[in-house]
Amino acid sequence: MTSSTALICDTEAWKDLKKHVEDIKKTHLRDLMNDANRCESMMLEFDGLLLDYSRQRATVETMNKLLKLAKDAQLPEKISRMFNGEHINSTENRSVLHVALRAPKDAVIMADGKNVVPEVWNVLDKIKEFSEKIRSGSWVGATGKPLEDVVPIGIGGTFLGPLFVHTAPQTDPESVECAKGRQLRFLPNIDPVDVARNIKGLNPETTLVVVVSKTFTTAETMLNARTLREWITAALGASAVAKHMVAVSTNLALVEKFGIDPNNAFAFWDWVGGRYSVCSAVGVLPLSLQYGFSVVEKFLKGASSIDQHFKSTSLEENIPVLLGLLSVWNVSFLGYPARAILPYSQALEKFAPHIQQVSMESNGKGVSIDGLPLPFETGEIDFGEPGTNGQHSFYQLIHQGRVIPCDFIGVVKSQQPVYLKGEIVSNHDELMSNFFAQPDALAYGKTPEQLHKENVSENLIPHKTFSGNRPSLSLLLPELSAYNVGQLLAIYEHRVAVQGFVWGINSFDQWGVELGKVLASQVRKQLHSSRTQGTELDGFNYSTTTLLKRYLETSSEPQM
Ligand SMILES: O=P(O)(O)OC[C@H]1O[C@](O)(CO)[C@@H](O)[C@@H]1O
Repeated sequence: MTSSTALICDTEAWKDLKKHVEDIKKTHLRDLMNDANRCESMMLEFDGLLLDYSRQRATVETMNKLLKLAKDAQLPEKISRMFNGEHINSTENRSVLHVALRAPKDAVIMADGKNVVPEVWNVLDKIKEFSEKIRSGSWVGATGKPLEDVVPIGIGGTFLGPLFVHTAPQTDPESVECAKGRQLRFLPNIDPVDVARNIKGLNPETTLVVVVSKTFTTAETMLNARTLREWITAALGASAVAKHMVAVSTNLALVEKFGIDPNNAFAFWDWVGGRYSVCSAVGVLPLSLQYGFSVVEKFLKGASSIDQHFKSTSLEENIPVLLGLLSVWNVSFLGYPARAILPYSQALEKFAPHIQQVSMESNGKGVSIDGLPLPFETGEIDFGEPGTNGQHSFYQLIHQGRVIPCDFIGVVKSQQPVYLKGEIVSNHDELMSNFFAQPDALAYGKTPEQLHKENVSENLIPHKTFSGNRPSLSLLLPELSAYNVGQLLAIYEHRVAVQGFVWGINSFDQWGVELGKVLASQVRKQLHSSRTQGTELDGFNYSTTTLLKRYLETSSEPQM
């Protein structure tokens, strides 16, 4: 058991795991995988999902030691404190209650002495009503036309989560029907190219802009909001803002100051982190406008199902807990800092970019939650691409170069089945053949002895040898419905929290993004004064000065 200020690496459980690494180094997955009892004990089902973590470089003993580490880290207590609304985001003095966003209407989740679920559902009901007005055409634009196209403006978690959840149903037959005749285009980047790409072919008369920002101060989002306000007012007049712009924010004062009617603003709360906000109006509003609230409600229910599992299931049967502990094992003990997220579904192509932010902005920290410097690395370097695309991109490295633990995510039922006459398998079976084969290729590898038996020429044997022993896990979803997408989201959100709880860091603040913003504002001031008053460059090092000089001398940006 650790005191509140001790570091997890000072615990007996941590030291025991460090010693245990030597035991694991003597094993190879090609042997571990032959132990059916071990493999059976490392497979888990819940609510239609099947998790297989038997290809992790771990034994039953490893798992027991990791569970001991979890207890020493007070993991059960920290999970409870999160669900109980305690201010576990201590540096910002906030609760962490994204689970409340998808709680059933009759649930009770307290924050600062108040049940927050009623206000969550007030917003959800408002979104339902508003999205029905827009989709039915009873709310029309300034020229009386229905608003068929929606442009949410937002960046970071305000963008990546909604984009992931928007991408998955685009090929789901039920959702496709619901979205007929509508477009949803996310605008995150301040790069004017992103604006051009996202308004291309859109008509201000039939477009609704949703300004999404928790703080309503993020520079990129607010300049993009002013850019699209200009796009709308130039075409339709200043009064058109009231019909063509709405907002999602915690900062309703700034929403009103921007010129959006607070009645057309959808609130969320300080106890929702940006990267955990997709189940708030941040994601629910744009997605309900595109697919209808009933589809989005299924997504919320899927997430809520995992929340209950996470909250109430014993650690050894708890999917997010096991995934989080295995991540800590790979990063802190086996020395594998990266992780590849490999969904064998093109509909999940935006899942890895979302989890990259959730994971790396949450756990890329250098001090403990109490501010103590950490003598060990935290956080994972997450990346990923759908299979089979990744196999033609970076799989060479993961098979024969660095060891990168992989998450393989597969779907049993394709959203879009194709089976050509004469083909030996359907297209989905072809995809899934790789989903099932790649983990074993990584685990077993191929030895020189095997290559000799295959009469591979001597000079090629070193090049065709696969060391194997490369860990992965496989998660098999029954299908990719809105409900399953919600399950997947919540599993990975809670997995990230488990890692942070064990490492003893604050996974819910993000002070690391501030310094770059401060320096950028200094450059912004310099660019402004150089362009408007010809001010000499001052206050930058030689390199930045040289770069800025070249930029200013050759730039075609308009001179004010
Ligand atoms: O929603 P806001 O306040 O505009 O913040 C946008 C994004 O910027 C961050 O605060 C930092 O990247 C993210 O956590 C957040 O999702």
